[in-house]
Order: sequence, then C-alpha cells, then structure tokens
Amino acid sequence: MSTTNVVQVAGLNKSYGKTNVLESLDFNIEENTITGLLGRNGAGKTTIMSILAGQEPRSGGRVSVFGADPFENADVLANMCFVRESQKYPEDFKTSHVLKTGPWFFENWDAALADELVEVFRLPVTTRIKKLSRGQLSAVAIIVGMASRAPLTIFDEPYLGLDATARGLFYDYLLRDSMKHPRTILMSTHLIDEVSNLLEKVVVIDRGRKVLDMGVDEARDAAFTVAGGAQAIESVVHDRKVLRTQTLGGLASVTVDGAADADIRARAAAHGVEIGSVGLQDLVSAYGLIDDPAAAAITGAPPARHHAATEEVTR
Ligand SMILES: Nc1ncnc2c1ncn2[C@@H]1O[C@H](COP(=O)(O)OP(=O)(O)OP(=O)(O)O)[C@@H](O)[C@H]1O
Repeated sequence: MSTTNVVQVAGLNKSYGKTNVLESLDFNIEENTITGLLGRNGAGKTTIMSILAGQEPRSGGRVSVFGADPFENADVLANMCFVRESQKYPEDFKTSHVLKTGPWFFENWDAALADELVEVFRLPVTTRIKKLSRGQLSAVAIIVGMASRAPLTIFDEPYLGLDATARGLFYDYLLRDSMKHPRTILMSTHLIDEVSNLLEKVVVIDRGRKVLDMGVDEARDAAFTVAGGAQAIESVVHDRKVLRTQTLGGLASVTVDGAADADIRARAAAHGVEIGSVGLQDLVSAYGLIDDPAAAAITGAPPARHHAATEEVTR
C-alpha cells in the first residue's frame, strides 16, 4: 500500500544567532495519521511546528507541506490549523466570536461540532477570552483545532490547564472525529501515557536532533528493561547500550536500547534477572537522558562507557 507524506522534512536546521536549536532533522508525516512529536523541554518541538506552520523561517534544509514550502505560502496554510498556547485573539473577543469567524478561515469548519464541544467543555461563550481561565483558554484552542477539520492540524501542548476529565474528552473526540473525517494530526505533548493509545507514530527529538521516528507498535520493541541484582545485570547488558540506570541498594533496573533478543533472554535467565517491556513515556524519558552528564551528576555516579545516565532511587 503506498503512503502519501503530507510533511517532508530533510536536513532541517534552525539557529538563533550562534545557537543551533534544530540540527539536520529528517522525518516525514504520513497522511491521515496521528503523530506525536515528543521530547524534553527545549528539545525543539515548538520550533519545528512553527516552521511547518510557516510562522518561522528555517536556517537550512528542506521542508515540504502538501508538496510545497509552507513559509509565507497562503495555499499551504489554508489547509492547516496550528493550535498553540500563545494564540492571540483581538481585544474583547469572546468564544462566540471565535465560533462565528471559524468558517472564514477554515473551509471544512464544522459548526455543529464546535457547538457540541462548547457544551462538553462547559465553556461560557459570552465571556471575553482574556477573562477565561487557563483551562478554558485551552478548550477554545482545542475547539478551533477540532472544528477546523483542517487536512493538517498541529496541536502544540493543547491541554495546559485542562482538567483530567476535559483532557479525556478531548482525546475521545479527537480519535472518533479523525476516524470519521480522516486528517493528518501532529501533536506535541508531555502527557505521553495519556495519549499513547491515540498515537500511531512518534518522532522523538532531543536537543534539536531526532532520536526516534517510528510507529508506536514498533516503539514497543525499541528498548527493554532488565531488573534484578546490579552485578548480575552488568553481566547481562555489559555489551549493550544502556539508556538509563536506576539503582536502589544492590538492586538495579536498566533501560536498554534495542529489542530483547534471544541472546539477552538466555543471559537474563542464566543470571536470574527479569526482562520487561518499556512504555512509551519511559522510552521517551530514557532517550531524553542519552549522553546527559547532568543526569548522572545528580547521583554522583559516573556514567559507564555504555551507560548514558544513572539515577539513584531513594525512598
Ligand atoms: N526566538 C528565540 N530566540 C532564541 N532562542 C529560542 C527562540 N525560540 C526558541 N528558542 C530556543 O530554542 C530551543 C527550542 O525551543 P522550543 O520552544 O522549540 O522547545 P520545545 O521542545 O517546544 O520545549 P517545551 O517542551 O518546553 O515547550 C530552546 O532552547 C529555546 O530556548
């Protein structure tokens, strides 16, 4: 089955002055998928999204959205909705104005869906937007993103201030509505566990570089844990790349890069240690510690040759 890439990024660089914030990034986003853009604070997620949405120029490389460069390209931007925290509204704008003007900007605007979501999020429509609570402001942005039915919808941490019930409703609506009306969705989030059932693909960024780019199902095999006696673990994983080490007395749990192959399983059985799977959140968290001397320094434990970061777990 052939796939169409709505977004194609090749060798993307972005710098502010002498600081490189994105370096040689390559990734594609397939049409009609929900992709998570994940990574630690300052990794470069908002910068990537702003470049895709034509709001930031790049410093180098190629970016194509719907087959064209998005920067200052009205045709490309007409098919896109970028939902971000810092969205500005005209002074004195109310939610009712947002609902009224939505169809001016988005060809596929679904007014019935917007009204339904206003009810679901219990949003006051006649209150001025600048008077809304943090969570209510996020709800307005989510409603715009959902009701726009834009062929490419980009959500940059859309949930700030939203309560757990509202977040659950957002995820339910996003899943149901994107099944009924397929479109391409890119979402950055730190609440990875919450959205792991929603995402089909993940692109993980660390310090402006891509560290993971795969289907969520494949990501389950991207790493594994080994838990048990610290010395036994060292014998099992000594020639593997350890992403993260957590120790408690003589016990340890390490997160190891790659799939748990037959060789590792045999060694684990021989040394009486347990192999486990790694959830998406832990995986992203482990990749965020790669080659991070600061993380190792917190515990005073020097990183070993294959070990990226070591943390002492204290009770
Ligand atoms: N206008 C700017 N001038 C200078 N540096 C900037 C500018 N905008 C972003 N940066 C830097 O670029 C890097 C990436 O920022 P970005 O906002 O893309 O990160 P992020 O992954 O979205 O982070 P978070 O998860 O905290 O929202 C950061 O180090 C940030 O300080």
